[in-house]
This record gives sequence, structure tokens and C-alpha cells, in this order.
Amino acid sequence: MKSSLTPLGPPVSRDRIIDTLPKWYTPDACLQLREHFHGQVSAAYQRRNTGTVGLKLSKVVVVGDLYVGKTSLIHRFCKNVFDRDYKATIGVDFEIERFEIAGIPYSLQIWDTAGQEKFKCIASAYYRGAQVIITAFDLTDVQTLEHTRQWLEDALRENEMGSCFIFLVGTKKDLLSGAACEQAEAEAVHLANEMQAEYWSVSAKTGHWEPVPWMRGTLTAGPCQP
Ligand SMILES: Nc1nc2c(ncn2[C@@H]2O[C@H](COP(=O)(O)OP(=O)(O)OP(=O)(O)O)[C@@H](O)[C@H]2O)c(=O)[nH]1
Repeated sequence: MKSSLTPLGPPVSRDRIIDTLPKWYTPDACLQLREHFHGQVSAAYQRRNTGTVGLKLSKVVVVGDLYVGKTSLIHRFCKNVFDRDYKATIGVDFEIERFEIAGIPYSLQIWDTAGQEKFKCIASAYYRGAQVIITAFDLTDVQTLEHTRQWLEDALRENEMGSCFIFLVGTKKDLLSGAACEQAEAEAVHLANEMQAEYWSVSAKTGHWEPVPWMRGTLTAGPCQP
């Protein structure tokens, strides 16, 4: 008989092995500034006892207007691909992504929801039980940023108060540069603070989501493009 500790499936890929906390995009809108896990978490991981301090499976829901790039973001993250053709999500879709965090197998269940109004009631049925809500908007379309408040409100309504980590993600960063990018990011960082969310700008096309130096500490210095 197999041991209950036998891992299910093949080992996780190297970039899914997490030993330190991934860095924030900007300290002006981030959920935590630490680089290392809390001492209690590290100790529990070392004892292989994550019962009270960690989840081995987390549910992430990605919400936002149609065409902002939710599916593209998830496909880049999970499959490292980009498709320039638009295929609307019908209702919901999901991916499971496996990690190893400080030696413990861990899975992210990532729910891609439809942005189209006609599918909203199907998609909203899947908001419940989320540990992470990602509200996505298109950096080139300010209206989609304004709509993130409503998307977040709808997703939070289906979950316990204070039970979700919130991220605000600006997509299609490759389409913006210079002052326009700085302005869009500054507005988004402002809103992220109101939402108590962590902010990220990304491009599913280029795969760019490194922290941008000018965002560190000041919103005024340096160019927007890496
Ligand atoms: N240039 C550029 N285009 C992008 C990027 N991300 C997505 N797109 C394009 O934007 C369009 C919409 O992307 P989707 O990922 O399908 O958008 P969605 O938010 O999932 O749309 P719905 O499923 O209708 O809610 C597609 O044509 C993508 O190729 C990006 O980072 N850069």
C-alpha cells in the first residue's frame, strides 16, 4: 500500500518552489513588506504541521470587466503562453497550479470568471470560499479601473468579512509607457489603498510582472518601462 505522504503527480517545477515571500510590486500598495515567512509559519512548516497556520489549498477568483485580460493573465501564469485572439469566457473556468512552499505541497485553485454582463450570475456563484480576490482592469481603459469597486463589492458579498486577501491588477502594461503609464498606476495605487488591496501592473503578452524601481518609495522618479 502507498504511504499517505506519497506526492500526487510529478514534482512541482522549480519556479513553483517558494522559500521566501515573493516581493511586492510597490511598497505604496502592498499587503506586507516582509521577505521571510513569519517565525511561527516557518517553524510549523519545519515540523510539517501546517494545521493552524497554513492552507494547503487556496481558492483565487479573478474578476473584472470583459476584455481586460483575465484569461490571458491566468494562461501566462499557469501555462506561460499568450494568445492574441479574444475568446470570451462563458461563465467560469479554472486552473489548478501546484506549488511547494517551504517543503509543503500546496495548490492554488484559480477561477477565471466571465466579464460579460450576461454571464455574471453564473460566475458570481463561484465567488464563495475565496481566500484571494484579484480584481483586474485594463491599464489603457480608465473605466475598467472605476468598475473594479463594483466587482470587488460583488465578490466580497459572497465571502466572510475580512477572510480574503485582495489584489488590484492592471493589465496590458506593454501598451502603455511614460507619463500615461505613471498616471494610470498612480490612480490605481490610490484605489488599491482604498480597497486595502495589493497593487500590481502586469503584461500577459510580455510576461512582465517584475517590481518596477520607480514605484519604490516615490511615485515621481524614473521611467515607467523596466
Ligand atoms: N497587448 C496586450 N493584449 C492583451 C494582454 N492581455 C490580454 N490581451 C488581449 O486582450 C484581449 C482580451 O483578453 P482576455 O484574456 O480574453 O480577456 P478577459 O478579461 O478574460 O475577457 P472575458 O472572458 O470576456 O471576461 C485578447 O485579445 C488578449 O489577447 C496584454 O498583456 N497585452
